Amino acid sequence: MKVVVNLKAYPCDPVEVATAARDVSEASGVPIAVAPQAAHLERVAETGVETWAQHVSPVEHGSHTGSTLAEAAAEAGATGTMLNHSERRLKLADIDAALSAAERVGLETCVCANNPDQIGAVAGLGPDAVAVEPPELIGTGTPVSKADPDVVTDAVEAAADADDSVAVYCGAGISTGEDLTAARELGAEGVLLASGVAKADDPTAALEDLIAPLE
Ligand SMILES: O=C(CO)COP(=O)(O)O
Repeated sequence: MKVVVNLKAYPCDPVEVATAARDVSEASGVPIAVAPQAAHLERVAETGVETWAQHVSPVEHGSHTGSTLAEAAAEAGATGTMLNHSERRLKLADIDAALSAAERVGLETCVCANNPDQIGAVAGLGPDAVAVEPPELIGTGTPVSKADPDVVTDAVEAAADADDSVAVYCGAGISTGEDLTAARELGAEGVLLASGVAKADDPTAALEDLIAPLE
């Protein structure tokens, strides 16, 4: 199981979370990536943790003020990127162009979507992974893997129908080892989470609890 920790724009110390994720990942062998704000990519990557952008723009070098250029994210140390997060949604054509931008510089890609139908559509674009995250469960602490298990199994099926080489992750409300185990049993190969780690008093303890069933 892969773990992606999305720091969103939470007021946590990105280097503290990154260091905790690096240490827990190294000790357990569980792959854990941290996705900070674009401005924090370099500091996070310097810890040695697997570093992902939260988004890259569907553009090339040029007159695109305010963009997060895939080249800049990669130069800062990112090796992967999320795209189309529910809080940073894109049109299908822009997801396609952002995937091309990420592929141009070799970033691993995970396209988020709200439901299984959208998962089928974005899996067809050929990302490395897709992640189903029902927006109504994000930030609630109620795990998608328990509250809405059909969303995960239907997403796994929709992705396999479109392209069975695309990995399926799930997210929203995931915080404990039990939530992660439930996700795995539904066919997910990874989880995306945010508040359970970014808002934790002790990010190391939160991550250790999350991945305990995998050890
Ligand atoms: O949006 C999410 C991860 O990208 C999930 O957020 P929470 O873990 O806070 O529910």
